[in-house]
Amino acid sequence: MLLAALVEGLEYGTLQGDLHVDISDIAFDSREVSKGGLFVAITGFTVDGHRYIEKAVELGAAAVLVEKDIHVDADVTVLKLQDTRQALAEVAARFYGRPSEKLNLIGITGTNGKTSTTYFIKSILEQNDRKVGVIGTIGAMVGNEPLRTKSTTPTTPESLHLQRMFADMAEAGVQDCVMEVSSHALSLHRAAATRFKIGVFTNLTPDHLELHKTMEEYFEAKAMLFDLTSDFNIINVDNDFGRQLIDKVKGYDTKLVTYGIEEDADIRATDIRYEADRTTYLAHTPAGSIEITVNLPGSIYVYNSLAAVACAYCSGINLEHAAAGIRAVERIKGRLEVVYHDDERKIIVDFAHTEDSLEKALSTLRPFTQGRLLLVFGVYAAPGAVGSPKREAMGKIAAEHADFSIVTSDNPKDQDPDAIIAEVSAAVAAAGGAYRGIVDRREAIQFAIDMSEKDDVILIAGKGHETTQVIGKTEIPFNEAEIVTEIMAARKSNSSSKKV
Ligand SMILES: CC(=O)N[C@H]1[C@@H](OP(=O)(O)OP(=O)(O)OC[C@H]2O[C@@H](n3ccc(=O)[nH]c3=O)[C@H](O)[C@@H]2O)O[C@H](CO)[C@@H](O)[C@@H]1O[C@H](C)C(=O)N[C@@H](C)C(=O)N[C@H](CCC(=O)O)C(=O)O
Repeated sequence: MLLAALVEGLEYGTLQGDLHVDISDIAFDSREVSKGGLFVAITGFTVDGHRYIEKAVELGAAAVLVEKDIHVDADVTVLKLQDTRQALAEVAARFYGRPSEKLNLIGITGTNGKTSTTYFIKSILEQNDRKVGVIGTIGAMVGNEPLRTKSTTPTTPESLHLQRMFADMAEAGVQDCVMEVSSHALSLHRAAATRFKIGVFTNLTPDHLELHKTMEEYFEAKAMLFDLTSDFNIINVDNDFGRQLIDKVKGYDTKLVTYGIEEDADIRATDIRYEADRTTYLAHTPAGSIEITVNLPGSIYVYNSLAAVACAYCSGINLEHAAAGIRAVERIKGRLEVVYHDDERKIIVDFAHTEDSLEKALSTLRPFTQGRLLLVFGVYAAPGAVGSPKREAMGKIAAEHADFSIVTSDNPKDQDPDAIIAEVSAAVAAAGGAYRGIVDRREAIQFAIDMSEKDDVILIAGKGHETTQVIGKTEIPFNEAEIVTEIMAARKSNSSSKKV
């Protein structure tokens, strides 16, 4: 495709060369440049992509997009734009033929609930014999098959990868794509040049303040999704920021559909019955009412499945199929997932890593815990001054909602794990909680299991579906479901060899 067509209508200055260059591929990482490709230099958080232009040219780049005044000592075209991350999204969308417009794309944003909402919607659409793609924390897939394009980010891919994934999906005959859209992605323009048919807002509670600085900034980042939607905006009316978003989008052309339990909503849950391992409720929609069974406990999953009912309603899917789709989701990896259960104890792994989600997970488990509620948790490294308030808040929640906390490492990255644990432990103690600090997360899990007695429930919070732990710059394998299985197997073999 000609460079001229890729950049047509964008605001740019030509530093050198001309626009009649045929572009064979696009890369934002110099190591992935191929002959005749376009290299987009990004000013990163850790390094400056402009430093790698020479490398990209060596590998055969025919043109380069920059956001700084740079002379390249080679026969390549160099264009300067205001923001190359934003430009990358636009040129990638053009290069792949605007693939998001070939899909019914549903984007889900919010602090918590993105993954489970995605899975409920996927299941509903599949009940309707649709071919569905998914992009999010648990990976990018068509049906249950992983996509060939890999992402470098945990949840929402960089725009180039995202557009390539949409193109792969369209080529594979995918009709609907359900995607988690993080605030990181929105503020870094990863989802720019993408058209979402439906946008969903689950909730907003404190998180990621290392990037967004204030809750208002965090909210504005999330709200960007609703500038990209064409047909429906589905918003949780029970969340304070949800109501703020409703006011913001009221004037938009897109149809607004609200959902909730407490406030009056277009899609509303009543008659909720909580059980230890599932929840039932009546969902009321303008198309009628239906009983919903969710195979997960707690109000979080009422909200997340209700958002999926709202999506089904907006997609013209009948309510029986919506109910069947939600019922068909038996478990979601790392979401209140019971990884071990016997007559003595229950061990649950959950992704809860924010104040709000930790409190909700513990409150959900409390009514169904006959013994003690034991919590294993840590607070992940967040650069700058925002680390401490989060550590304090998480410690306080642990003290208030768990009977005993084992404070351990999450992803300490390059921060001192002992220092994080000391701060969190001090907060647990200050709020009157009983605790023990154990740096090694596996040992912490072992300790919780060893101290557990009949009818205790152990919640291992923070990492959920993740299969690694980041300590320093090293990512080590860390699969909590497997670790629990290994510990329990070792205990069984120890106790049977003692009997012999
Ligand atoms: C904080 C953040 O968002 N970082 C993302 C950002 O990294 P960065 O700006 O630090 O990149 P960098 O390493 O400084 O490199 C700058 C540029 O130089 C290029 N480069 C670098 C080296 C080289 O040899 N050649 C070269 O060209 C890089 O490809 C890049 O284009 O841009 C990179 C390229 O797109 C991303 O991979 C990276 O995601 C990192 C891995 C990450 O962990 N991001 C997390 C925080 C994130 O985005 N998470 C959200 C979910 C949040 C949630 O809700 O929980 C997500 O949507 O995934």
